[in-house]
Amino acid sequence: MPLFCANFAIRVPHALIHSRRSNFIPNHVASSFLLFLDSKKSIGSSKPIVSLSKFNQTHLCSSTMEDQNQLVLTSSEPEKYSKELEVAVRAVQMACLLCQRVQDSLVSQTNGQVQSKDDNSPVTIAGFTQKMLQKEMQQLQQNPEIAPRFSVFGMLSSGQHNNWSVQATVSWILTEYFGSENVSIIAEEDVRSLSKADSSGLLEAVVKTVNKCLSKAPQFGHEGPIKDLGTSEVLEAISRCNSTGGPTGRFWVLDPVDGTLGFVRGDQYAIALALIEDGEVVLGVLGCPNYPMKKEWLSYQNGYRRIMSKLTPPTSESWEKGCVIYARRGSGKAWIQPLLSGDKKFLWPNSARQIQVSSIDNPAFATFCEPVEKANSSHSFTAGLAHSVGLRNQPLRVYSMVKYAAIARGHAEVFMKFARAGYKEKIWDHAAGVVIIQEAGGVVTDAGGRPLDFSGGTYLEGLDRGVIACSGAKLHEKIIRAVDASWNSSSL
Ligand SMILES: Nc1ncnc2c1ncn2[C@@H]1O[C@H](COP(=O)(O)O)[C@@H](OP(=O)(O)O)[C@H]1O
Ligand SMILES: [Mg+2]
Repeated sequence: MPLFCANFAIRVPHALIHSRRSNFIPNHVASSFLLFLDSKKSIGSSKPIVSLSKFNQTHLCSSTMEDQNQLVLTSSEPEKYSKELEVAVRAVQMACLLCQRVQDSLVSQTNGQVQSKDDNSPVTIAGFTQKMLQKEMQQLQQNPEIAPRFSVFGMLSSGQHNNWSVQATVSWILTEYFGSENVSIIAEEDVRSLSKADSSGLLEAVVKTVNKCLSKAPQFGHEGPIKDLGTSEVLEAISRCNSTGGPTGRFWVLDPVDGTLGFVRGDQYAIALALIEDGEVVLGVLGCPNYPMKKEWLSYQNGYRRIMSKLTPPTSESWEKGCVIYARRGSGKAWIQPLLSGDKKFLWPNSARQIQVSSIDNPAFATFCEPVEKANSSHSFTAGLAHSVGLRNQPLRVYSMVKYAAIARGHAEVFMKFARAGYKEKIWDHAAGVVIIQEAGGVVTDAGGRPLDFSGGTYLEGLDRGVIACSGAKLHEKIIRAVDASWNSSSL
């Protein structure tokens, strides 16, 4: 199902768009083409096909699945944000490819073990907690030259290098298509430490990774840069992500790698990109490169899941691990695409299928998911809630916004997060997931039953206790009531 191109006005032969190789046309090329049509007032017609006054409503886009190599010009009102969505999905697809490469090399290098610097004793990556990670990451960011306490420097700098590379790549693509004056991004990574002269090794690695990723752009329907980006261009792309968000205007929200701990452990992580306009999330895209082929595998240990996916060939109903899911506010639809593999070309909408939340509303059959790290959400509080509402299944503990993806796909029914008092949830950890679940038919609120507020800058201001996402209203109500009943006796 194409997301736009509902009414076709005229088909344009590919050859006419000779200035771009891709089937995905940035604004400035679309505009010159439309001007060309207008000036000719032609192709067999005495009237202009597209008037300048209609230009803003006019849309060049890739076509249906059967007709993907042609461009279609529509003169009807395009669906709002459809172009933004398509660009965002392509950018996230590319970012997934980048992350997969980095994670694969990380996993093969570390082989699940790292050495402690203190006494050379082995420390498993699985034993490396969120707290340790944050401390080491902070140190690495503040002074990349100081060797961290654990010889996980390679692992951490790979994680950090990957975050910056994704941020630069996505920022560059958005800017290329919408123009720097139209792109404002709020994102997790800060450019300051990377631009320090003494982190030049890391910076060089980031520049290399970004260029390697952008060299694949034509495969994804993008042109890519004419020549490799230099250091200053990469730093500029990262530093462009300096929006502070807020209640008005339009800005993108990017978490280049959500679930960094999952990423460095070779486990689940997500690339999350959303667009916010006047405080409301209008579209969301989640790249989940390790989302397993079968839903049962979500609960498997990572190493075992890797073996299983190598042994099990994909069927006509499934594809190999990994997916990108997305939704546009108000469409009532959410979609899933496989990741692009091998040398295939990305042809929008890349075999997208619609997804929906689960119809299970009996808690006895429902599954709830929560963060792996109990430092991020109280496992004991959610265990009490689960018991009181009658959720009998074991909790599904998964890193990152892959939990939002699991609800939207109907692979779990509830997601709960209750962080310690004083922790402020950041908008990039939720924005994309919230709109996707809502459009897939689910409900997401805080524990007071109010919608999450994305208009307050970096944080979800005014969040009442925690985040509750459910496949349906019945389960949601039950959980909200259970939170009220047990909150005062909790230690949160
Ligand atoms: N003490 C804490 N409490 C709650 N959330 C935290 C936290 N410390 C970090 N986080 C957030 O939890 C996210 C990971 O989510 P999860 O625990 O569901 O995997 C992190 O995203 P990043 O990994 O992008 O930094 C981070 O933003
Ligand atoms: Mg995050």
